[in-house]
Amino acid sequence: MLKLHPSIDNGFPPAGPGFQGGTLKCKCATNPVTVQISSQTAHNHACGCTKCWKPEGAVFSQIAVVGRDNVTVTSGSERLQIVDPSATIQRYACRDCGTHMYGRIENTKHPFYGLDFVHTELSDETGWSPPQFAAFVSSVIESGVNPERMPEIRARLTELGLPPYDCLSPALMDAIATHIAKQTGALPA
Ligand SMILES: N[C@@H](CCC(=O)N[C@@H](CSCO)C(=O)NCC(=O)O)C(=O)O
Ligand SMILES: [Zn+2]
Ligand SMILES: [Zn+2]
Repeated sequence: MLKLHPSIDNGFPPAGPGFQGGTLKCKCATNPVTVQISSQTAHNHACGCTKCWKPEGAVFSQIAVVGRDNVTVTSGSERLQIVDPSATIQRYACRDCGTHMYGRIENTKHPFYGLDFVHTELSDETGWSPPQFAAFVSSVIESGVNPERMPEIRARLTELGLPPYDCLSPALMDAIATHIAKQTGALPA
């Protein structure tokens, strides 16, 4: 069976009613970096882009957003470093194991400003919002996936209930465009 991501390949449970977050842990066997998330996440998705962190052997990452005020580094903050300071999303990774603990947008004009990006499979808790779609699917080729495998990959994502898109989902792309149109004046603010 085609393997895309360990938290996705066997299906995924629905969100837990009233779920209020949990603790993300990096992959270090001792003294892991920990990050407390104090709410449910939104817009969870599989992402095929080269920038999002993927567990060993995975073709896709799994990534969701949460309000930045609900993200607190609870241990090991001195071991976090920004992967690419020039990226829109500043991804804070454990310098020892490389796991991305959260990604933050500092540009206040960005449509997603105020939201951090997190990988909820780093938590032992169950009840997180499940993935809803697959984004940047064609980008897996940039990581070395044979382009001939794309029909099979898109078919499997569809079978899993994750509609495959080559950017974000239509709803998120519409939200981004609406935000920009209000900034430029093309739509009333
Ligand atoms: N083909 C590129 C795409 C990279 C990309 O644009 N990634 C998106 C989605 S990340 C989470 O869904 C993005 O918004 N990136 C901003 C950033 O990474 O700062 C590739 O694969 O590298
Ligand atoms: Zn680590
Ligand atoms: Zn990504």
